[in-house]
This record gives sequence, structure tokens and C-alpha cells, in this order.
Amino acid sequence: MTDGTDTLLQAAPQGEPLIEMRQLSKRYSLRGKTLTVLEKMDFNVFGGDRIAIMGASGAGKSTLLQVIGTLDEPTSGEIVFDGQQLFSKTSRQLAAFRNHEVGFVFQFHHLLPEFTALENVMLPGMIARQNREKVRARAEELLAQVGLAERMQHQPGELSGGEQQRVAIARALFMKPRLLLADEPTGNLDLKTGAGIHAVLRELNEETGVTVIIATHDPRLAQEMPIQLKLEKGRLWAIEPGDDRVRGRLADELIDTAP
Ligand SMILES: Nc1ncnc2c1ncn2[C@@H]1O[C@H](COP(=O)(O)OP(=O)(O)OP(=O)(O)O)[C@@H](O)[C@H]1O
Repeated sequence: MTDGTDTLLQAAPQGEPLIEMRQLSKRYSLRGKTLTVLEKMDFNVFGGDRIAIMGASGAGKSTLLQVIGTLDEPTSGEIVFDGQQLFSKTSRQLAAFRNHEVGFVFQFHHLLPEFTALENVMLPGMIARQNREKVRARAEELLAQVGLAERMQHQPGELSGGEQQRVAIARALFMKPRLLLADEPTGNLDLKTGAGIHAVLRELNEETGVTVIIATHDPRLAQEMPIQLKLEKGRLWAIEPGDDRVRGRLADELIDTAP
């Protein structure tokens, strides 16, 4: 018999994972009660993966993305990113990790309303005190990549919901992160606009190799992702039992059995 960790290592599809979650648990204690959201989760993500995480409301999808992005700490367990244990780092090192390696996209994009699309995308570069002309050129390139070359001077209020979300994606990618975490990025958009956002994420993933993890409620959008997982009972499972595309990412028993 092998334990889950051995199974993961044997089935690893392509070199070392970019991200390894090891026995990751997250519990909240509230008014004397303990709520376990993540339960000894083992999960591997490979560079260039495009992963949809489904699951009922309250299953813990946002919590998982927050922990992967180090916006929140696990109660126990570890995440290894490119060979480095994240939660052994100082808070300053973690801030640098988030700045350089992770782009975040949320359901509500948090664009600054007084700034143009271009200025919003330039923001991370300006905060990092990079050269203004270079920052502008990079922001223009990103906006063109997400199909907004003609909308750079619009303020968020002068853009559609889908366009605003594309600005948020361009901004998240400014620092060339290796990981893009998107929490319900299409949650407030109609299906067609949501499909457009997924198409942009797919193109960016294919063109730049950025690893994309999306939490979504929408099975139609999740279906277009090469890797689809379900969060339930604190663990990630294959949505289709026996789905070979997720091997090496989860232990085999979480692929071959339904939760
Ligand atoms: N700070 C907190 N303190 C206590 N409980 C929390 C806290 N944050 C989240 N929870 C609880 O943890 C569970 C998981 O929440 P989470 O937001 O991760 O779920 P989700 O799958 O993203 O849900 P949704 O699809 O509705 O956004 C929920 O039951 C929630 O009430």
C-alpha cells in the first residue's frame, strides 16, 4: 500500500509541480465552534495549468484561493511554490511573493473609478516606482492583449462589466506573475460576457504560460477548462470520476471515487 503522497509523486505528469499543497488545513473558530474548511488537502499544480475549482457556496473555494495567494494562512500544512515553503517566509518576503508571483482577480474588480483603464493597469508599476514610460508601454501592451486597445482612455464607469473585468485581468498581470488566481471573475456577468472573460484567460494562459486557477459556480464555463475539480468536505476531487487529466494533481483515490 502506498499513502496519498507516494501516489502523487508516482503520477506526476511533467517534472516538478509549481505549487505543492501538503496536508493543508484551514479551520475557523467562531463563538466556541470550529469550522473545518480545508482538511489535510494534498494538491499539486503544474506550471501552465488552467484549473477550474467548483463547489457549493461555502465549500471553501475563496478560502483556498486566499491561502494559495498567501492572503490568509493555513491552520496547518504547507504550500511549496517553486521549491520554497511559503509559510516559513517573513511577512515582508510574503508581500514580495504576492507582488511578483501572484495576480489576483476578484468578482468585483476594485478598479479606481477616477483613473482611466490605462492608469489602472499602470498602477502596480507606478507603486513599484518603475520607469513611467516603460510602465505605460507595458500597460498598453496588456490592454491590447485583452482586447481593449480602443478603450484605454475610458474610466471604469465608461466601460461595460466585461471590459472592466478585462482591465482587472490586465492589471493583475502587470508584474508578470507566474500564477493568476481568479475568484468568481465572471460572477456578476451574463453568460456570453463571462465566456469572453474565460476566452481571454485561455489566450493569456496559452500565450504566456501563466498558471490560472479559477473558482467558479458556472459549470458551463468550468467545462472549458482543461482541469476541473470540485471542493467538497475540505478536499479537492475530480468532477468526473476516473478523469485522467487530473492525475498527478490529486491522490488517485480522490480521482476514482466520488465524494
Ligand atoms: N473569517 C471567517 N471566520 C469564520 N468563518 C469563515 C470566515 N471566512 C469564511 N468562513 C466560512 O468558511 C466557509 C467557506 O467560505 P468560502 O468563502 O471560502 O466559501 P466559497 O466556497 O468561496 O463560497 P461562495 O461560493 O459562496 O463564495 C463558509 O462557511 C464561511 O462562512
